[in-house]
Amino acid sequence: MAALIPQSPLQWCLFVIALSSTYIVSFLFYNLFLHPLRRFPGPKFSRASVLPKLYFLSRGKLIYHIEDLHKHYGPVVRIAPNELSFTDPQAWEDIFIRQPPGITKTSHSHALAPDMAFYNPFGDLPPSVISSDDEAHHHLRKKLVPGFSDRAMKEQEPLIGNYVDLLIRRLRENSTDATGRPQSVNMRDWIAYTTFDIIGNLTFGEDFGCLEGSGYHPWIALVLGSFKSRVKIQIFKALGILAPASWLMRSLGVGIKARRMHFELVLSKTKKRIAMGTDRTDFMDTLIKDGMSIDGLKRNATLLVNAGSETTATLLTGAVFLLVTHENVLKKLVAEVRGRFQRQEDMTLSSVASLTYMLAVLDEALRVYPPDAVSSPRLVPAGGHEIAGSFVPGGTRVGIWQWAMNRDERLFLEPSRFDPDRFYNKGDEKSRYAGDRLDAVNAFLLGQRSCIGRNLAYAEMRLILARLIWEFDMSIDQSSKNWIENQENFELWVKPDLNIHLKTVDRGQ
Ligand code: HEM
Repeated sequence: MAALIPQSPLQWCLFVIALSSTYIVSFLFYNLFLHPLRRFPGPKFSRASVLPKLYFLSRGKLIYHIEDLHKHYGPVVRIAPNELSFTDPQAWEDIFIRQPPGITKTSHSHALAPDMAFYNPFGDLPPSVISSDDEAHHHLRKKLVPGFSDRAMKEQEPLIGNYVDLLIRRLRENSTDATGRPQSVNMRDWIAYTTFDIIGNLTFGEDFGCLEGSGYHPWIALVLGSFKSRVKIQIFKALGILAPASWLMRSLGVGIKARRMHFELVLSKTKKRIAMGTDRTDFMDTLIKDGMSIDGLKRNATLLVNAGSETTATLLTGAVFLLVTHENVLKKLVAEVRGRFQRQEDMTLSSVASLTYMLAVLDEALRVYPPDAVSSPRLVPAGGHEIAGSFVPGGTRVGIWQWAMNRDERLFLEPSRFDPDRFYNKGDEKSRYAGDRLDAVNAFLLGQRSCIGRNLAYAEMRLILARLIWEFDMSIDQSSKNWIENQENFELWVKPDLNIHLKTVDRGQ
């Protein structure tokens, strides 16, 4: 027996190597041949280990990889040992509507809910609405609803209109240089300045001064610049090395300055908002009335700004790109907008809602370039659940990757073609897109945890796009002609500059 015990350091090394190899081989063998998901299709490496998924995630290419997997394996794919992805539209209903009791959101580190618990040198914060458990979510969501009601939106209308006016003024000023020669403007930034200022005001009672100062507020630059590191955090978590990585970064003082700036700014803005009292129809009003702690307010305010600004800005930037690269679509939209309104003053949140072709443009842009292109995974409860005709065992992570669903050839004719007629001619049996499964597109998700800001997002997108089309003839600068191709996606898109030429429409006034 004693002979079996390693006697020297070399023997100990060999012993540890043999033990770990046996563990790894048994783990891979179990995942491939004994795991409850063994009958679901998928590539061998993904069925055996989570490493391929993490590799593509770390390179910003995971959404394209999952699209390829569905092309090859069909509407249900095992994308990791314990995870299934679906591109059957029925899965929306089964995962998000017809939920079995006990189904839960699995990840709190989703891009829309930056996981501030990681490496927070200034103390942990309570969860926000998006990351709270179901019970807390129900209560929080109810408190947020009044800030998103029709009545609130009516009261928010003049405020939103003022920011759109300022955007148009700034674009006019910047579309020519000091000598009056035309120059391109970076629409990615101008649109983001507008949406951050609007949501900043509706959250904190004051904007970030982006449009006023023609630049990003440092806090927004930090928020936008940190999403790649948030994905790295997820990778560390999945590899089980989050704690040591976090400890190392904290010991080395990495990121302390940026984090301190973030926390101090949120704290001072939240305090200012509280001091304004509770008769504003904004997002925070009922939370303050309800006596929420300052930490809860800080956490939810940060979420609201992130979730409400970047998403809308992404969709609008994508829509502008798609329009200027699809001449016929742009022409039809110009005809609709300029034909409907003679005076700019007549363009309001409610009047632009009647632009039906524009609505189809936005819906098609949401399909082709979804701001939240990834999945919002759920964990199947013990006892399992039937999803899109397959029985899925309890404990499985399930999700719908919007990018893969929206680009599936089984669901859409020429899925990568941008053509708003898909939505505009909805219900017309003679349309070439009559066979399209439009119910597969759910950019705002479905069910109890779907986007609370959907109506506000549509209202903002409609007003901003209608005003842009009414005011300017837009064309693409050659430097941006491949803007959408192979963009990296780290749960949020890494959007390059979008350089656009703007010519003010001459109305002879
Ligand atoms: C085109 C624009 C937008 C898109 C595509 C979008 C998409 C989404 C999606 C997919 C979710 C679910 C995320 C998840 O649970 O994993 C979500 C949640 C959420 N969104 Fe939006 N969103 C948009 C605009 C807005 C706006 C303008 C606001 C206003 C502040 C907003 C506030 C929220 C909030 C608070 C949640 C969490 C809801 C909850 O957990 O109950 N979103 N959004």
